[in-house]
Amino acid sequence: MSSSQNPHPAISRRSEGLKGQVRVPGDKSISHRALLFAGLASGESRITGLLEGEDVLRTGAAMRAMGAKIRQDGVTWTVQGVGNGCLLEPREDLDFGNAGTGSRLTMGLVGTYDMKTRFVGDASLSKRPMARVLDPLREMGAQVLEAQQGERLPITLQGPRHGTAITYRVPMPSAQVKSAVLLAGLNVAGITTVIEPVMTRDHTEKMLAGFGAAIEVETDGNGVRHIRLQGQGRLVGQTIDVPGDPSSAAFPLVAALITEGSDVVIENVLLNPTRTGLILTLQEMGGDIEFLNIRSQGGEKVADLRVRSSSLKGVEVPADRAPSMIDEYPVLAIAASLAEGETRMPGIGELRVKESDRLSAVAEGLRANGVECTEGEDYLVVKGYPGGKGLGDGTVATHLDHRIAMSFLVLGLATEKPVTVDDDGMIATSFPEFHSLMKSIGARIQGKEEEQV
Ligand SMILES: O=C(O)C1=C[C@@H](OP(=O)(O)O)[C@@H](O)[C@H](O)C1
Ligand SMILES: C=C(OP(=O)(O)O)C(=O)O
Repeated sequence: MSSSQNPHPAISRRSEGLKGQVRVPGDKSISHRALLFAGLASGESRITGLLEGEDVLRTGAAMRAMGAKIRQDGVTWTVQGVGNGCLLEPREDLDFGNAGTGSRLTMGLVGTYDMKTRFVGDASLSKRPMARVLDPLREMGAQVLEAQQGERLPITLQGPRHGTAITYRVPMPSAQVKSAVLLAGLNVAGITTVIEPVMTRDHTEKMLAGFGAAIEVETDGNGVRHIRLQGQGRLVGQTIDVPGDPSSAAFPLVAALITEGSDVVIENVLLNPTRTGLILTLQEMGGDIEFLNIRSQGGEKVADLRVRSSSLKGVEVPADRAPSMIDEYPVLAIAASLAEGETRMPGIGELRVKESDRLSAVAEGLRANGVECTEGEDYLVVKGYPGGKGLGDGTVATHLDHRIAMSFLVLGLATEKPVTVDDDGMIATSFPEFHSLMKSIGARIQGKEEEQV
């Protein structure tokens, strides 16, 4: 297991002509939900394309601890669910490691069960705010028996005997909060309503409907979504083929755009419109991204992306696009560093409560490598250096954050001097194949200890 106690630095060097056809691992958001919903449903589910990253495996372990039978047979994961309403009290703490999604969705899932559940995580997860989930769960009847200062992990929840269905307006754009309330609603009588003023990724709504939940979504005249879920319904096991993760595809995608002479195809990428903000932004910057073989897979649009190196120009990213690319800002900042002119990214305060304070981590990493930028409370402005001249030679503090590590390893492919990250261990939480995939297209990225003098 990766941890800051045993950091593993890595270095990337200027590369040329990334070439090849690659497949990124399964979508992390869909993979968590696949294990959660399959573990809860009655009967058997079969999942292929599951992301076998640490975050998702911890969700699997939590569902096992609550009674689901989960087995891996080659590329297929088979899950025997417990049946809605029938989760068992776990005997041990549920350890979610680095995973915000796994921990927050599971808190929702168990929050209306008359049982005690203790949540723990690593140093990064233990700093992240959990009040956003605990507040609505308290309204539904959950008691918080233990929480650290500022409502942080470790947290012990005790659910009510009979929980209450609520109407909850999500105060910040967060698919995790929306999902936690809906999952809590699965185990209470009546209709739980989530009001979502700003649309976020809709995997929970879509997948719950696929598992047979009575859920409907209405968008009012102001674009506000009203999601209504009938509690205590039956969920039935499904077959799920998880498409490739656009948030992982972002790394070879930006790498190919900024590395001269590149031509890379990234296969099977999820193109759900709540996830495509980065691709749209890169296209606006002049990125040559072609959609090949557009098709539908399990109700989601997917395509292969052909990406060729491009001369990028700075843009202003509309603030209301943030939810559709929230995890992609660190790697967008890398593309911006190689673009002509400035790139402005307003409305990104949520980046401060991810695996690290990503706004600061990105700004510090850029400055350490010679890129000028301005960090505001909820915005970032990055100056571009086409050709990467004079950039690099810095070491980036990754703060237990996989996306910071991967983003800066991509930067080093196009800077004059190498870029070092202090620890690449956390990459395994979301993208265990990152190093081998990047090497296969010709990226000069390696662990510091493998470095040849
Ligand atoms: O619901 C999800 O699967 C996710 C929602 C987002 O978090 P927030 O809900 O905190 O924005 C995102 O950053 C995370 O990687 C995955
Ligand atoms: C924010 C992320 O994940 P999580 O919230 O699940 O830790 C991410 O993967 O970038």
